[in-house]
Amino acid sequence: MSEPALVLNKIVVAFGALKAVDDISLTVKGGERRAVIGPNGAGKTTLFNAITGVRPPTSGRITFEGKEVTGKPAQIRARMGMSRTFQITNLFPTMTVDENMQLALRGTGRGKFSMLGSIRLTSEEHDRVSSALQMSRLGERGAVAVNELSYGEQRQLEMAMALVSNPRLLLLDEPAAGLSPAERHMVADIIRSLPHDLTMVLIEHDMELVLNLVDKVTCLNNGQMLAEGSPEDISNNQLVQDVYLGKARADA
Ligand SMILES: Nc1ncnc2c1ncn2[C@@H]1O[C@H](COP(=O)(O)OP(=O)(O)OP(=O)(O)O)[C@@H](O)[C@H]1O
Repeated sequence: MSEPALVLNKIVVAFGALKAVDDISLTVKGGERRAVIGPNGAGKTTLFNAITGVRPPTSGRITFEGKEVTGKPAQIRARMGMSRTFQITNLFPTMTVDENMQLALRGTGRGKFSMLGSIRLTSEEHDRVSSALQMSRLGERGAVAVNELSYGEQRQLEMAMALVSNPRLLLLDEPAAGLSPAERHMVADIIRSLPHDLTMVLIEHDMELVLNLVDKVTCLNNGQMLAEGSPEDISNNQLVQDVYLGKARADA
């Protein structure tokens, strides 16, 4: 598995005079797990939005499995095999886990997204839902209403909803944000046990969390690439330590 899954070539995202993402190029190989880290305001979310199609870049080129996706809307990217975590605000709180999964499946699949009537799943779709729930450790929670899940379980459900389309590239946006230490541990465990041929790009604020989870780390600062390398290289990198320590001092 060495063919590039995702290539970003000179990506710039500007808001007026501010370049939130400033000339970022990176290549993620098939099956690789990549973390994009950086302090507040580094440009992580903006880069994530460019990759997922929420906000196309001002300039630069994005290719997925050799096909250009730069200006393509998020739904087209999803059909091509890219999937992202939905925010909790996209969950339907009074519906069950299973019902939310069915809507996610129909939202990303070829069938029409429909709130009318019950959704009858094919046996293949049923298997996909149960496999995504198992992978996200929610296998026993299908009949529970979302508003009865813990916050951590809701984050797990976001992940299950992103997995149900059988993606080849999974994009995770701060999957452990706001979680307790035990819940973070669980999310890290889930990510670690996802299939190894699934390419993953994980945007994360917390450097510690990603270091044991990924093959390679890209560190952004002020929209620019500060460093790229193995988790070990990154944790020993003086520039990276300086921006994180500098941020910690500024917050103190
Ligand atoms: N819609 C927008 N309009 C104007 N400026 C924006 C917009 N979105 C982000 N920015 C600015 O772009 C820069 C990068 O923001 P971004 O949210 O991508 O950083 P981040 O690394 O995700 O930070 P955090 O860890 O705090 O989420 C910041 O200076 C931010 O204020």
